[in-house]
Amino acid sequence: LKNIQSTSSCGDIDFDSILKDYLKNATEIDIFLDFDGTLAEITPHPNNTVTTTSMKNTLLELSKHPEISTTIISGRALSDVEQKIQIDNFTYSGNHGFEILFTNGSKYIHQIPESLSANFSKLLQELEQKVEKHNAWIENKIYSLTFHYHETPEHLKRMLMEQAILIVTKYGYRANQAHDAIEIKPPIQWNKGLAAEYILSHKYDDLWRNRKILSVGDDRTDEDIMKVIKGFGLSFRVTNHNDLVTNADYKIPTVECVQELLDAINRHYLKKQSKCSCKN
Ligand SMILES: O=P(O)(O)OC[C@H]1O[C@H](O[C@H]2O[C@H](CO)[C@@H](O)[C@H](O)[C@H]2O)[C@H](O)[C@@H](O)[C@@H]1O
Repeated sequence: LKNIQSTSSCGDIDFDSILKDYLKNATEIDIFLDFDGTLAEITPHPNNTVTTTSMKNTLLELSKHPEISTTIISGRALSDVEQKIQIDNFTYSGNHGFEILFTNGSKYIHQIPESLSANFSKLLQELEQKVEKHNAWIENKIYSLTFHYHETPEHLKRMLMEQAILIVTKYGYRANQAHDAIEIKPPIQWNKGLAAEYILSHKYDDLWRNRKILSVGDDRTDEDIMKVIKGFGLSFRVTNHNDLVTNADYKIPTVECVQELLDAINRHYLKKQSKCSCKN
């Protein structure tokens, strides 16, 4: 495993040669991209998150190559992440994989048992009553919740976070640490990794394991995809922490580096295209 410990820039990672090597005998690729912290910088409030114009153009270019199938897979609600990207030809998955929208318009919703969904509104209500204070708030995504305390005074964060976790576990839900937030999910065996497997088998049946698959993400929920493709896929974890343990093949430090990687993919396919048209 070539786990490059990158420093402050991505200059020492040669995306072109990594891709040339990985794609040497392949024509097609499936790409899974996380949204927050991967395609867009983390901001104090999720409503203020935007992809830069140049990132948007890079994504648009990706969408034009028929050999590339791209999925945006996010913890946000499906409608939210779709609205943030707004590019046709992409598969979108929201709520950490609980919602999937395929390019042909068909939708998959991973079922949550009645006994758990009955607790959801009680959990939401208690969180709203007890921890929505000091600028902390709950994002209701219908299938999961996020407790945000990015804008809470530093000295109150821990107390509020611990209180929220107690409430979440009381109702039998799972609480996972995120960027100044707690991701709250039903305790069922479903995650971005299983959703990625579902998407790939939906498209290619069992043949998906022979395909070239690339994933990029910045947090623990993205590691589930990296685990699934470990050994035959190509994955990149966006992180500044050199000592972070990851399933990814490479660590890259910034959203700008993600764009460099995606630009390199576009270059790779443009080159292939021009070689083909020269031959014809
Ligand atoms: O899977 P992702 O696309 O990375 O989504 C994860 C969560 O992203 C959002 O929250 C995070 O980003 C916000 C905007 O930068 C930031 O304010 C917050 O602190 C982060 O936790 C989103 O609001 C969540 O619903 C997603 O689950």
